[in-house]
Amino acid sequence: MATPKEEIDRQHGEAKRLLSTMPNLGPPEIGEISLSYKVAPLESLQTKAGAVKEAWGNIGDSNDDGSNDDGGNDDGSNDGNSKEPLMSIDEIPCTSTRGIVDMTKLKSLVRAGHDTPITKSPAKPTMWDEAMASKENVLVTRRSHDAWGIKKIVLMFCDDFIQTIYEMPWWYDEASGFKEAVRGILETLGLGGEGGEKRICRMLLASMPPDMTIPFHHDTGEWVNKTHRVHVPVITDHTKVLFRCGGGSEGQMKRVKCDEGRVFEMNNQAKHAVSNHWDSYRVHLILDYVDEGFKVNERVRLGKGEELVQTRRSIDRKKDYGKRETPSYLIIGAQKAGTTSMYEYINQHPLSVKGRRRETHFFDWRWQDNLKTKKEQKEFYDKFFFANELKQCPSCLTGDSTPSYLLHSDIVIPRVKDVCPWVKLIVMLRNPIDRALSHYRMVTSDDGTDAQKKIRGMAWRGLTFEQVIEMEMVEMEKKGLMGEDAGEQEFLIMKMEDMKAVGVQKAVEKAFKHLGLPDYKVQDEGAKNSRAYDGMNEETREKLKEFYARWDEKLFGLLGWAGWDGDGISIGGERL
Ligand SMILES: Nc1ncnc2c1ncn2[C@@H]1O[C@H](COP(=O)(O)OS(=O)(=O)O)[C@@H](OP(=O)(O)O)[C@H]1O
Repeated sequence: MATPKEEIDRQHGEAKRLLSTMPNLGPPEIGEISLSYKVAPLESLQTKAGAVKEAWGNIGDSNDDGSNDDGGNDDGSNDGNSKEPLMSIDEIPCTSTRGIVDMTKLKSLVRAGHDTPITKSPAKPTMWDEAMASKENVLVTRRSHDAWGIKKIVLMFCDDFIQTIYEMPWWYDEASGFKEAVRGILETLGLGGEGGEKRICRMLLASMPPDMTIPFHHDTGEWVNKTHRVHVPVITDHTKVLFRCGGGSEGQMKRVKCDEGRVFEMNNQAKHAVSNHWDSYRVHLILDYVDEGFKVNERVRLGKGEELVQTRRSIDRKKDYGKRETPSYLIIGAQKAGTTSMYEYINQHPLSVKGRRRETHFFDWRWQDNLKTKKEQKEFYDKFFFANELKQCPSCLTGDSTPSYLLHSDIVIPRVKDVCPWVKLIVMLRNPIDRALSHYRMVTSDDGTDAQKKIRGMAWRGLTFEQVIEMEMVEMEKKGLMGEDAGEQEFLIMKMEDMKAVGVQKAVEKAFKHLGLPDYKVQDEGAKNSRAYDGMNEETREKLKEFYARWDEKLFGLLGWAGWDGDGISIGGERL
């Protein structure tokens, strides 16, 4: 199998060949490419005609009035009969010429230094030099990409979720000349004036070295299907630079004529690649903008000399390093109430990072009495997380999920308040009758390692469920089932039954909101840590029902719940 370098060399050679054989045409002028064509990477749809239909629905076949006659059901649903897809991959619009604009001003603004090899210090610093950008503008670094030697001048940038749009001094300070130089481009795109400019979330100039290929790929990240991607060749030779875009595989890409001043939009969910066989650096302006009405949380003007650091998942201001403490959240229980699932679901979010271990038990059986100060305790606790790495990614969070904390909440909560008062708590609850059986089945099960069995406890092994509950009811009666008010700590309390009733996605969205994470669609909704086992007899169920009744009543009164059935009613009576 070819190494990545060999594969890039292959594509570079192939591109050179295609430069003389592939038609070099400007994309059709079909106007703005609707974001509805960007619902998924084209690659993921190309093998399944049905999936194309599902994703693109009736877009390609709608009548002028927006209705369609495809024989779909009246309620808009589709009965899944084997109808042909309404659009094939080739028909999905991937490139569009939006206009041709004079590049004279922009070209003269950025020409100086665009073609100085990155390894050489320029005779006179220019806007392409990091030294100049880090003094006069904002340096945006992405370690993995910067190694390719592509130079950039960044005017606007945003995070992957388009929560914050950063404006750079060379953009908002009109004296830099950029606003004036790109005016024609923005007007062509319908982005002129203040309202239009506010829809732009990324704008940069990129200078690509000669004899280089960016292999075919599609863009990924939450921003992709929320934005229109525009390229404008500024300094180039369209006969020597091969830019291809379209479809879901290498062979489906079509050549885009990249002549200077052609403002073209591309569907960056489609495969695209570029090879520079020119003997000079190639400069493109690259711009992403959102549809009208898209809500952005904030636009922030960054000061001269600031630095933005980008990783695959995050974008952070260097001056915010260390701003977020670890961990940000604790899932404190209850045992067997879906805590593993909740932890795994949260960690599917691109801005969430798993700890070194899921159940730290730091606040219960790993508690270190010998550590006398909060600082010492925190330093010890941080060893369970990627605390140092996360200092440089304050937009990302991490957490601890130790379900036994709830059982020992009288000891745990004061410790939590002392060591990390900022953490947000998540409590998963479950009908105590079903929870009890699940717990019993786990403890008495033969699966797992010896160490796991030891941690689960040996006391119930060899006893029937009925014998165990008799013992436990006496204990619970003595201890009581509800602890003290935890005071100011921020709680999210959910019942596991809701994950079934309203669906995992809705339940997890509640957790994302609680943690201040932007919405995200979880990819894997499967139940974790589940076990198949026989149920309990009716008599035992009735006995437990009676035992728990007064505690249930107290809990429901406190949380505004009607019962244990999944009804989607969250704490305070709010519906999920
Ligand atoms: N999404 C979803 N829907 C329904 N049920 C779910 C879901 N996720 C987890 N579960 C059930 O939760 C039980 C495991 O809970 P925990 O992970 O908290 O267990 S543990 O305390 O960490 O051992 C375990 O219950 P049992 O199978 O009855 O043992 C899981 O099946």
